[in-house]
Amino acid sequence: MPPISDASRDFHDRPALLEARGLAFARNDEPIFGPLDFALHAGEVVLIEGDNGAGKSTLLRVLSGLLAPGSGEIRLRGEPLTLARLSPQVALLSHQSGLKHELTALENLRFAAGLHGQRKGISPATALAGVGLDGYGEVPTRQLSAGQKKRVALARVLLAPVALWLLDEPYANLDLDGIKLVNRLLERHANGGGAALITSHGAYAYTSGTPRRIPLSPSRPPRAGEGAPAGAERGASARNPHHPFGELPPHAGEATE
Ligand SMILES: Nc1ncnc2c1ncn2[C@@H]1O[C@H](COP(=O)(O)OP(=O)(O)OP(=O)(O)O)[C@@H](O)[C@H]1O
Repeated sequence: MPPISDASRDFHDRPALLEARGLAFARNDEPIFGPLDFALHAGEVVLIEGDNGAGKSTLLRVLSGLLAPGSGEIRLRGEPLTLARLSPQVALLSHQSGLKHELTALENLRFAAGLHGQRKGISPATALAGVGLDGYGEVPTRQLSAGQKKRVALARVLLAPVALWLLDEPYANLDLDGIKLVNRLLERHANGGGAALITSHGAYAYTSGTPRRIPLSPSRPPRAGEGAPAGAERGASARNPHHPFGELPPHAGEATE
């Protein structure tokens, strides 16, 4: 299989779908990442690389509008964007599935489509079939395995009417067929003019050649006495107060598990 990022060639004459300029994030004055400068063009899949704790998830949370950057600028299609405008235009797959476990798989997708709309030509049912879960629509999400939940979360990304995918460890919990499925979805999305930033600790490199990479340096552990006040969520002061869903990114639903 050719590198997924090859699909970017035809789209490089267009403005970058996403651009970060001097983008940096810190907690309690401790740098987590940056300053970073990079561009993501339509048609590209780019791998964010770094050891555990390097700041990959944090970067995706900043780019999704869940956290406000400490400094720097994010541009979408060449336009400087406020976080309030950026967040509804990206689909974030995070470590938490964001699924409501009391709802069935289909109900979760219908709920997401009702909130955010759905991509033309795709429905909750076809999105579910597209991730290999045909026949699981009426199963309560709590009864699904970890890999099946990951597939439902991927179906929600598939359904979202957005060009920009931010996928944090999209291969985690997936079997080999699931890993190939993610690569097929990424390839199709990129070939259709979308783009994706992904993190992965291995499966991507194993299955997909050599994508362009954004390296993040490891951060150091907090010193004794550092950190958030007792009872407070660390980093909470950096949350985006303008986010339409408060702490929830539109396609992640981080707090629903
Ligand atoms: N809610 C939080 N409050 C305070 N510090 C945090 C919080 N979440 C993450 N961190 C710290 O921020 C740094 C970056 O974490 P992050 O989750 O972005 O790393 P990562 O590169 O995604 O790691 P991994 O590969 O393990 O998933 C780490 O040092 C971590 O301890």
